[in-house]
Amino acid sequence: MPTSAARSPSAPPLVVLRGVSVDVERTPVLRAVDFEVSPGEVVGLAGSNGSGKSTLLSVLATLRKPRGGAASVLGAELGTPKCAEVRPRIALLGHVPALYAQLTLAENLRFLSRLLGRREEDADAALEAVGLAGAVDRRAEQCSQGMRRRADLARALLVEPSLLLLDEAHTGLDRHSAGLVDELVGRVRERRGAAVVVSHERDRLEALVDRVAEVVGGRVVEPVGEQR
Ligand SMILES: Nc1ncnc2c1ncn2[C@@H]1O[C@H](COP(=O)(O)OP(=O)(O)OP(=O)(O)O)[C@@H](O)[C@H]1O
Repeated sequence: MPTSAARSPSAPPLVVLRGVSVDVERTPVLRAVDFEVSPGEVVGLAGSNGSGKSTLLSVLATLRKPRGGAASVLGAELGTPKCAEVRPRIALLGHVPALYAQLTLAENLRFLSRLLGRREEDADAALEAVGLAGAVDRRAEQCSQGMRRRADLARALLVEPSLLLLDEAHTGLDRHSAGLVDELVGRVRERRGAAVVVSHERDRLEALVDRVAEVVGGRVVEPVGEQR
């Protein structure tokens, strides 16, 4: 795993979950979860299918309110209006790229650029950075799955998130594109943001992150010596 000077004792954590429990459609999925992520830290999440990794990412993205416990993300307590303020600083790359199918890649990214108060040129530059300069006028629905995933990466580049959440982001990408994911994580780390990366590829995960936590039986289990 990379040796990072990730944890600074003085910097408050960007993510703090204490005894958090989460139900999905009234079924308990996460229970008594304690989890912290510090500025500059990249944390891997492993765990078997259905263990609750994506659910945990949706909580960190402030999209799901816990049933119990205390949770704050980028200083916003979950379930409060402050979440709306921090959401633009969070990028979640899920299983399905967040693109409007009938808009071109350029239109998708330029739309986001406007929402973020950025220039159209920034959208174009992000698409170029992920190798999609030649496909900007193609509708998202006409792109291959890997191209859509790349465009999703461009979205994350544009957001410049303080908290990057990747759900199986390497899946279906060629080697060059997979390298772009790692580069994106590196940028977030350099800016003293944080990233949480879900992957079933343990070797890849360990090469990318500072520590790997495991979701087991609805709880987050950290390696001995890593718990706080
Ligand atoms: N809409 C839903 N309604 C009911 N249960 C759901 C729903 N979505 C997810 N679940 C349940 O929540 C649990 C956690 O799902 P989640 O997608 O978080 O797992 P995961 O660890 O990300 O799995 P995978 O590795 O397969 O992606 C699973 O048991 C799943 O069946």
